[in-house]
Amino acid sequence: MVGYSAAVIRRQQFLIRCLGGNNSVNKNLHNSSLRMIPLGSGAGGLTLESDVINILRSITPSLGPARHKGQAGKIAVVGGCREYTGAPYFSAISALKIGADLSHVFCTKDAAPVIKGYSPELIVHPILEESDSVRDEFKRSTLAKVIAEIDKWMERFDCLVVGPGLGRDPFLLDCVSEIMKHARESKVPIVVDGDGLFLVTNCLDLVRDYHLAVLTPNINEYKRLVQKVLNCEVNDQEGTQQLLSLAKGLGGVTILRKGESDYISNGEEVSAVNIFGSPRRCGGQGDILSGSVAVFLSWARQCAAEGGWSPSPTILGCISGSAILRKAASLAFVNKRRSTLTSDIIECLGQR
Ligand SMILES: NC(=O)C1=CN([C@@H]2O[C@H](COP(=O)(O)OP(=O)(O)OC[C@H]3O[C@@H](n4cnc5c(N)ncnc54)[C@H](OP(=O)(O)O)[C@@H]3O)[C@@H](O)[C@H]2O)[C@@H](O)CC1
Ligand SMILES: Nc1ncnc2c1ncn2[C@@H]1O[C@H](COP(=O)(O)OP(=O)(O)OP(=O)(O)O)[C@@H](O)[C@H]1O
Ligand SMILES: [Mg+2]
Repeated sequence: MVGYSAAVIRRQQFLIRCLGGNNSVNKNLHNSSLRMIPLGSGAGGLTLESDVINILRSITPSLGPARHKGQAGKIAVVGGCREYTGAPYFSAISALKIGADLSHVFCTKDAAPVIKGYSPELIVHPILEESDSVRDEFKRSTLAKVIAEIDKWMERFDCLVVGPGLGRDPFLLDCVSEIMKHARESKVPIVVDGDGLFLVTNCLDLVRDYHLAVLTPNINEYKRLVQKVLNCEVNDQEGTQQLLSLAKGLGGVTILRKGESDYISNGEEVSAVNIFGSPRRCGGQGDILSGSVAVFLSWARQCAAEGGWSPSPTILGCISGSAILRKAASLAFVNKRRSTLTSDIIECLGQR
């Protein structure tokens, strides 16, 4: 027990150093895979170099005979409709591959058999309905049924991923809004991606002031968020400051802006992960990222709970998720070059 506590303390001291909790500021930017950009400075200002892989290792729980199923994380993906079955599968299977114990998918009835067919590892709940499959007079009772179904599970989840392959059907999005409200009430972290961001951009209160929310916008999704929240256009010259303002404008929500480098902010600081990834831009890499962030965020929260210390688990989750995806993408590209697909990248998750 004493040895265990010492290990936890060592891990936390390491994380404090990585996240700039001491005064050692390293100005050497060359070869850095992670840059912490302090508040008030531009992207070229004072920076603290750190080793993202060590951060990742620090929050990853050990494997051992004393641990039981579920302790390494139970993740739920809310997504999957008639058009998109790949995205929720990529997100949910990535969570398992990273090391979560259980991965659920809550999707529409017609998407469920397809997603189950991709993998027997996933627990698939066909509970969502699109507008044209529910008559108006049954919408209220259907919504109540959907919420009752997911509420049976909600408190057991360590993190929800909302949006991969969700689609934009109005009734379905109404149901998902309610799911998000219930997740907030239960203090379950929420990673919002894809069409979940379409929903949130049109109803910012779903995430506003929720410190356990992470938004993972791609270039289009980021543009829409900036327009809605800051009432202006994306300005890459002021990229760091704009990201800070966006996260602050949403009350401290964590935002992971995806691109050539991934930029992460909770309104207080900005981190950039620029480990070399892959030049292949096949669809689905953002879905891997959402599932990965969910797992690392859960582990970072666990790590904080064990030591009673919390240096933004959402930021740690984003840094780790981004790093592992980019590393896997680069490994997959070495073998598959231009024919690299998202499933090839998933095969490389966790490899060195
Ligand atoms: N294998 C799979 O199953 C994969 C599925 N994926 C899933 O796809 C979904 C969309 O994600 P994405 O990345 O294509 O969104 P993005 O870049 O904003 O859009 C590009 C352009 O398309 C348009 N548009 C999109 N959706 C629309 C809609 N429902 N209805 C109408 N317009 C729509 C959009 O137009 P705009 O919104 O700008 O008007 C923009 O011009 C999301 O659920 C994601 O998870 C991906 O993860 C990849 C792998
Ligand atoms: N130009 C780039 N160079 C290197 N890596 C990139 C580049 N653009 C994106 N990425 C990486 O790919 C990941 C997914 O980003 P992308 O912008 O493709 O998301 P997305 O459009 O949501 O993907 P999806 O197709 O799953 O919806 C990011 O985390 C980032 O690390
Ligand atoms: Mg996406």
